[in-house]
Amino acid sequence: MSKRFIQADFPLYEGTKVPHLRISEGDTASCVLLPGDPGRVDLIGQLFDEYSIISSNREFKVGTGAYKGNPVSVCSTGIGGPSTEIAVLELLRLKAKCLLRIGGTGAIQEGIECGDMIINTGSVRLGGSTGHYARPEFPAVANHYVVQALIEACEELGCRYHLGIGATTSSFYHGQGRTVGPYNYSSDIIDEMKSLGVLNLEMESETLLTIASVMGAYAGTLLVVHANRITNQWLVDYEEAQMKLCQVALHAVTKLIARGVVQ
Ligand SMILES: O=P(O)(O)O[C@H]1O[C@H](CO)[C@@H](O)[C@H]1O
Ligand SMILES: O=c1cc[nH]c(=O)[nH]1
Repeated sequence: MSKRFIQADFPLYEGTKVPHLRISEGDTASCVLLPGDPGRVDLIGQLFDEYSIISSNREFKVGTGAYKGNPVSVCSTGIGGPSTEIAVLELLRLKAKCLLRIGGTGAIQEGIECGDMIINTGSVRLGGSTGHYARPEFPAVANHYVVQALIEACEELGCRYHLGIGATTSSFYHGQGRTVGPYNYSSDIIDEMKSLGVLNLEMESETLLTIASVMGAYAGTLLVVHANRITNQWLVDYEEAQMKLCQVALHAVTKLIARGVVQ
């Protein structure tokens, strides 16, 4: 049996394809939307003028096309820090300049309703994956141009939105204070974060914001509220909310391109 090898530090398939996303430089736009769920990569395509899925490998699905004449790509990250690190690093390797997470989240303040939008200006780094990139005191902060474009996009499209700090965890159940059994190891996470004024819990923003920041790229996070953990409500009919999320994100991207922040 023959054994073939390529270099292991950053292996490239067929000479040019990054190993997990399986795409090459030039396949994607410089602005990429990042949902966790691969299903959202298909869903958002309805809003584009032209759109095609160009790869699908593990949790990573990539679509690319044009929205109102602007080149935009979409790449799912999967759930959590480790797979998000892979997607972000491979996109940056392909010369992406602006990465915008479009995801779902659980709100932890009473006044935030399911279906509302949240723009996180920064994330509490509870997830763990970015400890490989920066010491714990390093802040995970969104780029201010991206935050401004998201605010304007929410206002122009008439969406209720909340602006502030979120927290990223590496666990959906116990790490977000859900009851999983007879013991409660970390059940005070909601009270602790709520008392600090943190708006919401989710699982990827910390990774995106920290890595983009240290690598010199622009990043931001737009989330739609899937659940409110204080009122104990989980939105079942979620597709309409996700479509709104995608519309707002694409509207923000057109602003960033028109302003020359990204091409
Ligand atoms: O809606 P997405 O982007 O998948 O994000 C949220 O949903 C997942 C948990 O259900 C986690 O990935 C969380 O961050
Ligand atoms: O409660 C929630 C809802 C969506 N995503 C999360 O990570 N948590």
